[in-house]
Order: sequence, then C-alpha cells, then structure tokens
Amino acid sequence: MSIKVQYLSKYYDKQKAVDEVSFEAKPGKILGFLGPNGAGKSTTMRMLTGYLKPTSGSAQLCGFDSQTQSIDVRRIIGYLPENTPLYTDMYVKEFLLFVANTYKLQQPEQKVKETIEAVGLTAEQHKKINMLSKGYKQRVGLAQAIIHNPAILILDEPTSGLDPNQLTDIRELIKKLGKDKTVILSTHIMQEVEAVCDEVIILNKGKIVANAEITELKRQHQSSSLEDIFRKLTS
Ligand SMILES: Nc1ncnc2c1ncn2[C@@H]1O[C@H](COP(=O)(O)OP(=O)(O)OP(=O)(O)O)[C@@H](O)[C@H]1O
Repeated sequence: MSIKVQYLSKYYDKQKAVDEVSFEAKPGKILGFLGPNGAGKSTTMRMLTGYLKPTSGSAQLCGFDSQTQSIDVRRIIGYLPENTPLYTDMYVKEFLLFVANTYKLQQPEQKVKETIEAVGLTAEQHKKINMLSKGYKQRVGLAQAIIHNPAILILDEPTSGLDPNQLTDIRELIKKLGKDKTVILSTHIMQEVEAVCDEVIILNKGKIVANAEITELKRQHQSSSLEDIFRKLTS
C-alpha cells in the first residue's frame, strides 16, 4: 500500500471537520474523493501531504509518516492544492525551473521542457503566470505537482475551471499518470469520476460513508448512477 490512513481526525476549534477516517490506496488505481461542500476532502488531503497537522490519527505515504517525516513525504508526493498558490510574478518556465531546482532534479531544464509538453503548456511557456487564463494556471499547478515524477499524486479538484477540451486532455494525462502512480483526486463532477477513477471514497460530514471500486459500489446499491448513490449517502 502506498497510502495508509488510520483514524485521521481534525478539529477546527470545536468543529470536527474530519472524523476518524481510515483508508488505503495503492499504485495503478485512481481513487476519487467525493463529498458535498464542507465534507472534509481538502482537510484530509492537506493532512496527508503534511501541510496540516491532524488532531489525531496517522497517515503513512510510501512508509513515511506525514507528521514526523514530512520532508520525505514531500519528496515522494505531488500535490495540487485547491487554490494553487503560484508565484504569479514569475514566468512559467522560470517558476518550473525553480521547482525543479528545489527538488534538486538532474537536468532540470530538460525536466521543465518535458513537463511543459506533458501538461500542454508549450504555447504559454514564455508568459508570466499572472497573464495566464484560469485553466492554464491550473496546468502550471499540475506541472509543479508532477515535475519530480512522484510516486503519489494528490490532486484537489484538478479540473476546476477547465474548458471541455482542456478537461479531456487533463483527464487523459491523469489516467496516464495513474497507471504507475497512486493518485487521489477530489472532484464534484460525477462524469469525471466515471471517466477517470477506479475506486471512490465518499465523505459526508467528515466521515467515510462509502469506500469501494465503482462497479462494486453500483452493485451494492443496485444502481447504475453514481449521482443517485452520492445523493442517497450524503443528503
Ligand atoms: N482553516 C479552517 N478553519 C476553520 N474551519 C475550517 C478551515 N478549513 C476548513 N474548515 C471547515 O472544515 C470543514 C471541511 O472543510 P473542507 O475544506 O475540508 O471541505 P471540502 O470537502 O474540501 O469542501 P469543498 O467541496 O467545498 O471544497 C468545513 O466546515 C470548513 O468550513
């Protein structure tokens, strides 16, 4: 298992945002993280990546503990946060070279070139990040998440703000990356889950209310509509 989460909880003041969440994820499978607004998806992802300290519980990524070994964890994961904080005054290539150097990658220029091609940023690569459209900024976010070829990818709403053409391209890229990496992505788009994910976890009010392969989930609920299952479990 490359991700093992045990009884992870997070309180914000008195509010329990994540409530004893436990699950595992393995390479070669894309895990969709679903749930209504405020269900705790981003909070869980931030705890996995070591950016947020859990109130209790633990998360291991490729055997590294997210709290006590956060530097090792950051080396082996790629993370696209919900609102990608980018250095908007930098040029696309300059920013990605900065990221490549932060990871001390060999042949950083070559890695930047390959990543720019992989995420479809070639035409925009000479622009400043703050000049880019929302969808292209999202691609820069994805580029910084994959440039170091991480074993684990954690993507918080990776396709938000993309137009239909970009959606198809980025979903294809995520599927390709998911062939040998462990990928967790959150989304509100059920078509995306059907198109990209192998397994889903549905969170509601901080708790896991479903954790299964999509086909198994549909069988359990005797329904072919993920949307109906989602509504049944979360309303
Ligand atoms: N920094 C914070 N301080 C206080 N409360 C927070 C903070 N971050 C999140 N919360 C609360 O924790 C709960 C879970 O939020 P979270 O962002 O994890 O949900 P989400 O499932 O990602 O939602 P969405 O689908 O809207 O992005 C919400 O009630 C939210 O208001």
